[in-house]
Amino acid sequence: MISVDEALAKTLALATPTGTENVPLAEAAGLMLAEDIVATRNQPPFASSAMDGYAVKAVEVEPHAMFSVIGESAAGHGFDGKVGAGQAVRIFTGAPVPEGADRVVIQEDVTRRGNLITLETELDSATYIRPLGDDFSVGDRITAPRVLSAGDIALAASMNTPEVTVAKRPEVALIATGDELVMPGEAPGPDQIIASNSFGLKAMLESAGAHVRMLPIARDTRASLNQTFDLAEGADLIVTIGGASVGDHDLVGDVTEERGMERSFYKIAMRPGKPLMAGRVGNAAMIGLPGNPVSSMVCGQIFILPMIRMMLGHPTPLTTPKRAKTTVAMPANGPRAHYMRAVLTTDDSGNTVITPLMRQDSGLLTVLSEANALLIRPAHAEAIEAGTQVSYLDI
Ligand SMILES: Nc1nc2c(c(=O)[nH]1)N[C@H]1C(S)=C(S)[C@@H](COP(=O)(O)OP(=O)(O)OC[C@H]3O[C@@H](n4cnc5c(N)ncnc54)[C@H](O)[C@@H]3O)O[C@H]1N2
Ligand code: MOO
Repeated sequence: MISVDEALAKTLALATPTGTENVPLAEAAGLMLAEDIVATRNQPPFASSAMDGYAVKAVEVEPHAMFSVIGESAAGHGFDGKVGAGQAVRIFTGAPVPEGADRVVIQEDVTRRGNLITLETELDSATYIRPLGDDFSVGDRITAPRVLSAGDIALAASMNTPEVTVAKRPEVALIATGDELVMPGEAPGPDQIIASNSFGLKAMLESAGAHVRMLPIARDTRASLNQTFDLAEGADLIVTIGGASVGDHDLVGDVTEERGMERSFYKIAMRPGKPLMAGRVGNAAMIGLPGNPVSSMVCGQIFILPMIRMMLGHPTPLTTPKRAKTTVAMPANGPRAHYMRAVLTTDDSGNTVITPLMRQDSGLLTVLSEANALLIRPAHAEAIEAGTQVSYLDI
């Protein structure tokens, strides 16, 4: 058995970047930007009005000053002339400020009669003009790598970018194994249960940017496992679920070996997740997850998510654990690091505190669903009192 840290280093070493592709901007949200986006224009491309009002010369603005209105500047239709002394141009938000004007007086501060305006007694001092290039200028960049947020997409559009270069989404083939499994919605036999792990893992890995193919459930025979493996052709990462342990029907290790898997490791000092397996089969990385539902989800969180981030070129694929005080005393830990389902709350002083859930059996998805964190008890950790700082990961 190797430690969690050794296993993390080995799984990351199996993850190779997936390369890049161009995608339409409208489909790029959540993807990893691989090349900087460079502005080819200024925004705004002209000094523009921030308010609806009248564009005038700033030096002429004083209470009760009068101006004659000589034209109009609207968004998309600027005023062609020049504002002279004693003159004003009716202007609207987003419209180009006409030559000669350097201040917009908002319409609330103006009385208009025909083409004559008079300023009110109380005037604020703002100019209400957004200078040319106020938001960005030619050559400004949205830098890679980054996961494109909704805000990034809006900015890229404003920079006139119809298409962006992103990391290709890693192709993950998920293989659930076991004679006992049927898909949700099917009628299970008396000895059967519903396959849940592939659904949880698909949700988890797709939220990190992978494209997940859920392959048909492989039965506990070499032939069925081989057939399903054939369908994984072209995947960057093959993930098997179950059949990883030592029972007579746990065939994943044997079959992958027969298929030429270069094994990186098998078995880790972690609870849940002991029978984790990793290696490479052909061009694909391969992770063999334990079948227990919580074990497969926790191993997905700890090992596969960082691999996906690595494949996408994420600068920091590993998540740094956070720290919080535990609300309960905890006994000494054994030789396997324990990733405990836990709940984060806030204490009376407003600090985040963490409470491990009572039941930690790796078959209990209700407990996983209730948890919002994994409390990490290192291998051989000593007993601790309530109020001791512990490490945790958000889930
Ligand atoms: N003698 C030993 N027995 C076991 C050991 C051991 O060291 N010695 N390790 C235990 C640990 S720890 C784990 S974890 C499990 C892992 O076993 P497998 O990876 O072989 O998983 P299975 O036996 O196939 O399944 C375990 C459990 O999970 C259910 N399962 C499997 N796949 C799914 C799925 N896709 N969706 C929902 N549930 C699934 C399966 O029905 C079993 O109940 O081994 C221990 N045994
Ligand atoms: O490692 Mo198993 O994953 O403890 O249930």
